[in-house]
Amino acid sequence: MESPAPVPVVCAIIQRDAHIMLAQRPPGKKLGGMWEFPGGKVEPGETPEAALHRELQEELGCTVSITQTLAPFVHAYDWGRIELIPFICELTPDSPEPHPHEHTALAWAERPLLPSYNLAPADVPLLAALA
Ligand SMILES: Nc1nc2c([nH]c(=O)n2[C@H]2C[C@H](O)[C@@H](COP(=O)(O)OP(=O)(O)OP(=O)(O)O)O2)c(=O)[nH]1
Repeated sequence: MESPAPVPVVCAIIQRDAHIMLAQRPPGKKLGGMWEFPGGKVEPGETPEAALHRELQEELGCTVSITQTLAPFVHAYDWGRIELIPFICELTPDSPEPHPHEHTALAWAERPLLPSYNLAPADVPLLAALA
């Protein structure tokens, strides 16, 4: 039988100075306690860009501009496959400071320290592109 299409998930790699924002997933959810790039599932009929801005408003209360779109790729978890669609972003000059509405914590990680965070497995291949 054909496997279902991967679930599209957008994520924002928000850069500020030499730092990149990571967000910690709450305990008790899938990948609980692991760090990810903020974002989430694209809703039916929504563009990835619109999903990104919506999720960042909901999760962090911030606004960003997209500086680069990275190539989407598929990652298989044991519960299903996601298509991760990563965007490199920066906060807009008038953006409120991001606050974690849904995550346990936010961190501005120095690039060389990114591998030391317990990242969601789908995010690990992005480290090479960010090095
Ligand atoms: N937002 C985001 N999700 C990621 C990343 N890496 C990664 O594997 N994921 C996974 C976690 C979730 O299973 C899914 C995104 O779902 P979501 O953020 O919209 O909602 P959720 O946590 O309630 O998801 P779920 O428990 O229903 O799977 O993609 C990432 O960097 N950012």
